[in-house]
Amino acid sequence: MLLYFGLGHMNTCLIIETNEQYTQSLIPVADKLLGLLSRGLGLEDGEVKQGLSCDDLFYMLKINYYPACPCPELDLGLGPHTDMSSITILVPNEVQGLQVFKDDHWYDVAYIPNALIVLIGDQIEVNFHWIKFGNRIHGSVQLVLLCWQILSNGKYKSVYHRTTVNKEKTRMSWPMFLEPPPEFEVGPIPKLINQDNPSKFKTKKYKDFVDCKLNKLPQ
Ligand SMILES: O=C(O)CCC(=O)C(=O)O
Ligand SMILES: [Fe+2]
Repeated sequence: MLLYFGLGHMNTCLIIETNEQYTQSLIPVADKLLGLLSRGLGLEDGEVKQGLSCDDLFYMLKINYYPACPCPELDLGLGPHTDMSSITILVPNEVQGLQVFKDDHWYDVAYIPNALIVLIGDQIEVNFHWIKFGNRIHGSVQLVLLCWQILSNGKYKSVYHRTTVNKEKTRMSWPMFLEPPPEFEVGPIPKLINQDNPSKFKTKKYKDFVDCKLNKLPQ
């Protein structure tokens, strides 16, 4: 399901058509990545996707617009945060701005045309992949931020990230957030739980997870 919000005065029909094509292109990419992430947990390819509601995932596109800022050292585009989505697939423009936090440092995520950047929380140092996708998706696509703590029972960690602003140039980014439906129960994948690795997270509806996060309540 593809959701639209905040389109304002833009050419809605064209945006909807383009985004639908874009979403269709992302589905096989997301499937492939979810499969690889599943394997990383020692599971079958489809098991992570199953834990995220299989084919009912919501695709939510957001367009970020960061105008040039005369004092970039005094401001941020987006403050430090983790995304609530299961995965976020992000297309930036060529203006530098996305940063991820690791070992007390903010690192720039470089823009590479026609590349996917896959960042996976606590394995970031060893799993920093630059994947060329040739003509499959045009432009640069970055896959960032996996809110995997719950599903993987803490093995994968969400990436803490922020965006900076540029003195001369406008920056834009088009993140697509892949989220389970609100009523879907998300919890650690049962196969990952055993006596040595007890469940670290409660299983709860995705909408309740969002509610706790937005209201800064314990999960
Ligand atoms: O603009 C970016 O590169 C990142 C945007 C982002 O983190 C978000 O919209 O949640
Ligand atoms: Fe984000």
